[in-house]
Amino acid sequence: MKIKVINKGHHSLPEYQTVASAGLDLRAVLNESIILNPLERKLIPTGLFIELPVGYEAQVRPRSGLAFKYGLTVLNSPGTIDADYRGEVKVLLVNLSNEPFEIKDGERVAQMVVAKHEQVEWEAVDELSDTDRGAGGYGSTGKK
Ligand SMILES: O=c1ccn([C@H]2C[C@H](O)[C@@H](COP(=O)(O)OP(=O)(O)OP(=O)(O)O)O2)c(=O)[nH]1
Repeated sequence: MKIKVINKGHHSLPEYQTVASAGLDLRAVLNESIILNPLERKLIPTGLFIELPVGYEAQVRPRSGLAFKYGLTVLNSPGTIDADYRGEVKVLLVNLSNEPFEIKDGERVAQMVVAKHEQVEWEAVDELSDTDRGAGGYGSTGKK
């Protein structure tokens, strides 16, 4: 599918890394490197402005490598980009490690997955159908 995009940054448009990748890596657009101290959070600009078709959203998700190696993750993961949003796509990064992390211009800080979604209409009822699970959750199906 095609998505309209304005790229106000100085990096090329995000690309899928392999033919079957789900996520488009998002690069930080920065005039100079910034430091993210332990437990600090910052909104990172991407320079991208997109127009999703109604019925689609984009999810801003962490990159597992950054999370594993440096404790860097997306605080509001998955961030939700609504189809009617016309502002800049930003990444809310948080440093969950004990070490400061330097974010450089062009660094791939997160990935964006475009997905279909529904908008529901509520049907208010007094009862829901019976199931084997019922109200069980939070580990109700086993010891672990
Ligand atoms: O990681 C994110 C999450 C959101 N947004 C943008 C796109 C989204 O459409 C808009 C609003 O996001 P959200 O609905 O999560 O924000 P909110 O806290 O509910 O505020 P609002 O009242 O603006 O909806 O902010 C981003 O750029 N990055």
